[in-house]
Amino acid sequence: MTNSKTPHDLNCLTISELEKLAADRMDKQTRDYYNEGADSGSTLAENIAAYQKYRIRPRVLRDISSIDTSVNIFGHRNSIPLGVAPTAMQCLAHDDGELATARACKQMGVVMGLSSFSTTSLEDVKGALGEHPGALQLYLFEEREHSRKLIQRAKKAGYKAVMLTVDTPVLGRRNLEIRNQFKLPSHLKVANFNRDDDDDDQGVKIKDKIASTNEGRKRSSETESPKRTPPTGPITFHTHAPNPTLNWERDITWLQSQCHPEMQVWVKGIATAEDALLACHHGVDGIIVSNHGGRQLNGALATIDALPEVVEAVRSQSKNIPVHIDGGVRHGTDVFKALALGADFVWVGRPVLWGLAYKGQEGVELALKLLEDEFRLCMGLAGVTRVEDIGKEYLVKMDRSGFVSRL
Ligand SMILES: Cc1cc2nc3c(=O)[nH]c(=O)nc-3n(C[C@H](O)[C@H](O)[C@H](O)COP(=O)(O)O)c2cc1C
Ligand SMILES: CC(C)CC(=O)C(=O)O
Repeated sequence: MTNSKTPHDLNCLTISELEKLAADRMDKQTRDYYNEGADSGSTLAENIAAYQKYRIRPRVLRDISSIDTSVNIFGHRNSIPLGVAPTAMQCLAHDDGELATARACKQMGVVMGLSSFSTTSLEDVKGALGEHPGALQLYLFEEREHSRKLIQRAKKAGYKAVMLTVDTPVLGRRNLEIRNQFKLPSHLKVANFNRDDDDDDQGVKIKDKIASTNEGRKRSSETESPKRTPPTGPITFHTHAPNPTLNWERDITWLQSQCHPEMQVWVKGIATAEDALLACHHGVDGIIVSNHGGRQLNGALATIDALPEVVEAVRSQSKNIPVHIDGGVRHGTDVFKALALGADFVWVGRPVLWGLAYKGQEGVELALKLLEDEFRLCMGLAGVTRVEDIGKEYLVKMDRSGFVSRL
């Protein structure tokens, strides 16, 4: 039941072994930045642990000799219902950074999410992906011009979608990052921003345009009620990624006007039925149930526990949009459980970073291969041959006292 895309690595047969192998290959600052969650890390831990509440009800004697694990996403066939979640600054893990991830995604037939705070430009990453699909994660900046330009570049490069991250109105408190005084080493840069040659469609330098917009803001603030001043200066993730002004009415409509029809607009970071309904109401193309890998609001529900209410809300609408999930997926059985609870697709973050730190492109392929093999095995042992047949009849939920209930 294995395929021949990548050889097995006998030192590393699980994602948990990969995590340990990667830990030895990263410096402390990088390891802490990649691995930690916000505050005490309880949501990070629960994202993983919550999968244990669900157990699989296998069916037998079903001829599983031919299993198809593939699904459609962004008009392409993906080898498994799993993609690489956008994670920032991948050159911290390996010199080839996002290029290695892109090559591995292409090799494994898996869609790639690229962080807008990547250490490789979005054009170079798309070059490595070729015709293979990619989605650009977006932090919508208060200073809209930067975002507008980035969206135009993504469109031109051929990205299929933007994923607007909506769970970062402010950045979560990450104590190790604070203690380590995290900063990007001087040989690396956030490659999509702070480029001297950035200009707009009329050839006006963006930095000049922003300066004049900010001048305008200062002047109007003398006569109007006090307003926030958007961050100025070089774009860094601490200053620019969080945007406390983001809101449904103004920002989603604006983003759709910039992206459609060439690129879809998804929202990443939905955790409630109420927001899922608002997302449907505002016509987004898809939802990712996410708590940012436990890095934002500590104490938030594990994503697999938030998923059912989001799915129910979305399915109650006349237009059925896809619901994806990320956070804590470490096994093929986790992918199966998320799908059984109604997700259409899952994304993984840290396991890919661990693969990258372990062996660059080969390590990312290994991470994806382990998850693919485990998922295929799980489908076979559960008696399912097509992804669309995975439903809640294959799961039971166990409470703390061990009481088992059907879903
Ligand atoms: C080191 C790191 C950097 C991340 N950077 C981004 C980012 O730039 N944009 C974003 O929307 N999410 C970012 N995320 C969150 C991931 O997209 C994803 O939601 C999360 O990693 C999923 O959880 P998992 O790591 O348990 O799979 C980051 C996560 C990690 C661990
Ligand atoms: C704020 C980002 C640039 C990175 C991020 O989302 C993260 O570190 O979780």
